[in-house]
Amino acid sequence: MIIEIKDVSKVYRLGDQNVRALKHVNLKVGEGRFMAIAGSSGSGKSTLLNIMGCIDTPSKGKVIIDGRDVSGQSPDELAEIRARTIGFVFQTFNLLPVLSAEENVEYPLLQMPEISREERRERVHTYLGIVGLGKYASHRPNQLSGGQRQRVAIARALVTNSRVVLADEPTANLDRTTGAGILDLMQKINVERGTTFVFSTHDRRVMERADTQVRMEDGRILKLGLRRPDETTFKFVFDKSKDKDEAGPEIDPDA
Ligand SMILES: Nc1ncnc2c1ncn2[C@@H]1O[C@H](COP(=O)(O)OP(=O)(O)OP(=O)(O)O)[C@@H](O)[C@H]1O
Repeated sequence: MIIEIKDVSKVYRLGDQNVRALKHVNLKVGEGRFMAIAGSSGSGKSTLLNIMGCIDTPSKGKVIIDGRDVSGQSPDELAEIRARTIGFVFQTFNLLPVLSAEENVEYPLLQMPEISREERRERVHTYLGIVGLGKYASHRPNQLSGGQRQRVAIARALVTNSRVVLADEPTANLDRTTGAGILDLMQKINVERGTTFVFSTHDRRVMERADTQVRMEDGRILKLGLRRPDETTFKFVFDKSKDKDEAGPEIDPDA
């Protein structure tokens, strides 16, 4: 299991109000999954992804990354786990505007002193090639299209040899065809390299590309559907839409 979320709740304090963004969420993400998290605005998708990626911490419950309980780790230790295991892709690409495509991809490697300059160059070249941007290495983000920017972001997420990429609405700012191209690329990397992907989306067409669908509503997991590569429809192994109990059972897509 690359990520395990155990009975996680998250409460945000907003003025004098408590916002319960996640309520007793249980989820396991097996290595090699291509998982979509869907749900309406405010259902908790980004909060869940941020907690999975150790960008945010739960108010209650446990997060286990690659068998390691990350609760109570210091910010430095969390940064280390993130840097070596998890890559992020955001809806707004989040590239540094003054850096070229290759410098953006190289950036996370500069935090890893054990990686030589030679190896850095090699990896940047390899990953820009994988995302089909070898010829655009010296372009700055504002000289690239939205789809190309997202490809740079994907190369940056992978360059540290991340085992899991967490993508928060990666196609939301792209037109349909470009978004489909980004999904194709993520899927190809998933199949060929075994990288686990977890992405959130509002878009039904994007959801349909996953092998695991998680549907969220009001801070809870409502449904979990699975599909084998040879199947067209999802089999819902967990469906809480009829049962409104607070604490869901452990949801293990690989069980
Ligand atoms: N930093 C914060 N402070 C206060 N409330 C927050 C914070 N972040 C999220 N929330 C609240 O938590 C709930 C879940 O938000 P979240 O962003 O996870 O939803 P989402 O499903 O990703 O929504 P969207 O699809 O609009 O991005 C919402 O009610 C939101 O207003």
